[in-house]
Amino acid sequence: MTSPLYLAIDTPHLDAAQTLAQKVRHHVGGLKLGLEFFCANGHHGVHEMAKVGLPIFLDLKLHDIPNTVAKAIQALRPLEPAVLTVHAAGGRAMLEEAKAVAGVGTKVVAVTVLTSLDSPDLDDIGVGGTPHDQVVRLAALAREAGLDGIVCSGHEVRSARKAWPGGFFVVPGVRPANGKAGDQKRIVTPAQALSDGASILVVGRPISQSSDPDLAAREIEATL
Ligand SMILES: O=C(O)c1cc(=O)[nH]c(=O)n1[C@@H]1O[C@H](COP(=O)(O)O)[C@@H](O)[C@H]1O
Repeated sequence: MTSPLYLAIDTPHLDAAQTLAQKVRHHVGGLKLGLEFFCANGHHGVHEMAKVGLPIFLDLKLHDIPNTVAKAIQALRPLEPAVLTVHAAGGRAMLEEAKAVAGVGTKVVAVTVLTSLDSPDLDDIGVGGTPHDQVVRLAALAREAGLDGIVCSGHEVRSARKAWPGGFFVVPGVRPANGKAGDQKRIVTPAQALSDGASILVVGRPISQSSDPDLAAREIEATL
């Protein structure tokens, strides 16, 4: 069975990214390349990482007016990512445009409330209510706009899955039982996220910062 674990490769260095991916490739189901990697290495970097032979999740969290996001996604189409992120807060028209222009093989998923935010952070940006309420609201919007799924924390994935049984749920901010939270505020264990309905789990530092990344990936895999 394909592993639900996607490794977040957050480095600007292509050679370090390749070395890490080669170490863990038998124990993860895909590679997530984010802004740090893409800003430094662009299309070339993504092509190089695709040679590892795992699905590529391109996490660029696009958020702009509908026309700009649509043009950006058109420019990314040759990369044929398996998964691509946009921000749900970009609104209905932006989400619809994003899905309309993405390649058929690309799941477009909407980031709802970043896992680094909690209720006081939402107050700061003028969003009333809890992260849970906001995730449920944005998940409904993403579904109505025709997206494939959402990104949310393990705290909300159970409710989100219940409301959208066929959705694709990406859960980052997962930590092994005694793992360091770092800047993540809404964390759960990988096993909890999966049993609550996650489709894939995004794990970065617990694997990439380990002295033995392959062992760290295998240890997480063993808990699932
Ligand atoms: O879209 C994401 O992947 C994402 C959304 C979110 O709400 N929180 C979040 O942490 N992420 C990403 O998931 C990864 C988490 O990394 P670690 O905290 O090192 O496991 C990072 O690459 C983040 O960019």
